[in-house]
Amino acid sequence: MQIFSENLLANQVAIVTGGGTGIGKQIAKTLGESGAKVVIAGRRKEVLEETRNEFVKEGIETHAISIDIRVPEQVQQLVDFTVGSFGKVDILVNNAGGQFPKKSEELTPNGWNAVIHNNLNGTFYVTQAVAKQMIKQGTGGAITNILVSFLHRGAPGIAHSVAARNGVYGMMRTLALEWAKYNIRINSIGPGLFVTEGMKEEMASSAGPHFIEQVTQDVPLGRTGRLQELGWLVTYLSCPAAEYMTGEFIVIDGGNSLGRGLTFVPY
Ligand SMILES: CCCCCCCCCCC/C=C/C(=O)SCCNC(=O)CCNC(=O)[C@H](O)C(C)(C)COP(=O)(O)OP(=O)(O)OC[C@H]1O[C@@H](n2cnc3c(N)ncnc32)[C@H](O)[C@@H]1OP(=O)(O)O
Ligand SMILES: NC(=O)C1=CN([C@@H]2O[C@H](COP(=O)(O)OP(=O)(O)OC[C@H]3O[C@@H](n4cnc5c(N)ncnc54)[C@H](OP(=O)(O)O)[C@@H]3O)[C@@H](O)[C@H]2O)C=CC1
Repeated sequence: MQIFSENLLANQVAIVTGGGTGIGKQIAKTLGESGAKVVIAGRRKEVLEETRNEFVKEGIETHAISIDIRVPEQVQQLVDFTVGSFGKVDILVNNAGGQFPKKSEELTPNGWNAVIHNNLNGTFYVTQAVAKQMIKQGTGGAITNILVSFLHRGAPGIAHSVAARNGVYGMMRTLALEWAKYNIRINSIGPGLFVTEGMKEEMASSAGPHFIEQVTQDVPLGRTGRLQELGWLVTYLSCPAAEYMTGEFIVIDGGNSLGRGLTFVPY
C-alpha cells in the first residue's frame, strides 16, 4: 500500500544503517518508494548487494556500502561515499544495532561493552559524521534512531541494550537542542515486536519456540508489528509534515508497553 506520494522525498538523499536486512531494509524501501535516493550500510557485503539489486529492479536509486558503525574511519567512508554518489545527505536512519539476551549476573565485561559499543558509540559516530556534513550543506536534515519500546520500562535479560538505548535517547535530546539552529531534527522510534530473521535468531537460544505468541498475548492490538508500519513512521518523521518535531520518542508497539492494564474497571 502506498500511503505517501511517490514524490514526497524527491531530491532527498537518505542513509539507512542496517539497511540490508529486516526493519532497516523496509525503512529504506519505503523512503525510496517516496522518491528518496538511498544508501544502505551494514557489515555483510553480500546481503547489502542482494538488497540493492532488489531495490534497483523496483526503480529505487540505491547504493550500498559495507562498513562497521563502530569504526569512525569507516563511518566517515560512509558519508564520503554518499556525498560522492548522490552529492549530499538529508536523512539519516540509525537502525543498525542489536543485543543478545543474558541474565545480568552472568554478563561479562566484554559482553556488556560489545552491546554498549555497537548501539551507543556506533550510533554517535554515525550521527556526528552525518550531522557535520548536514551542517556544511546548510540545508538542515532529519535523523531518526530506531530504539526499543521498553526504553523507560526496562526489560529483564537485556540490561546492556536498555542502557545503551537510553544513552542514545539522552544523546538525542541533547543533540536536538544543539543542532536546532542548523534545522537538523533528531527523533527516535521505539518499536515493539516486529518479526524479522535477526529478531528470531537473537531470541532463538534463550526465549523458546513460543516467544512470539507469548509476547503477542500481551499486545492489546493482538498482533506483532508490520515492517511497513515502521517505514511509514520514519517517512513521516523525515518529511516536511514533521518539520516542527525534534527530540521526541514515539512508541509503536500495538499498546504492548501499556502493560496488562488495570485489573479494576469502573463499569
Ligand atoms: C526481551 C523481553 C522483551 C519483552 C517484550 C518485547 C517486545 C519487543 C522485543 C524486541 C526485542 C528486540 C529485538 C531486536 O533487537 S532484533 C535485532 C536482532 N539482531 C541482533 O540483535 C544482532 C545481535 N548481535 C550483535 O549486535 C552483535 O553480535 C553484538 C554487538 C551483540 C556482539 O558483537 P561482537 O562482534 O562485538 O561480539 P564478539 O563476538 O566480539 O563478543 C564480544 C562479547 O560479547 C559476548 N557475546 C556476543 N554475542 C553473544 C551471544 N549471542 N550470547 C552471549 N554472549 C555473547 C561474547 O561472548 C564476548 O564476551 P566474552 O569475551 O566475555 O566471551
Ligand atoms: N525486530 C524487532 O522486534 C525489534 C528490533 N529493534 C531494533 O531494530 C533494529 C533492526 O532490527 P532487525 O531488523 O529486527 O534485526 P537485524 O538483525 O536484521 O538488523 C540489524 C542490522 O544492523 C546491522 N548492524 C549491526 N551491527 C552493525 C555494525 N556494527 N555496523 C554496521 N551494521 C551493523 C546488521 O547488518 P550486518 O550484520 O551485516 O552488519 C543488520 O542489517 C535493531 O537496532 C534492533 O535492535 C528494536 C525493537 C524491536
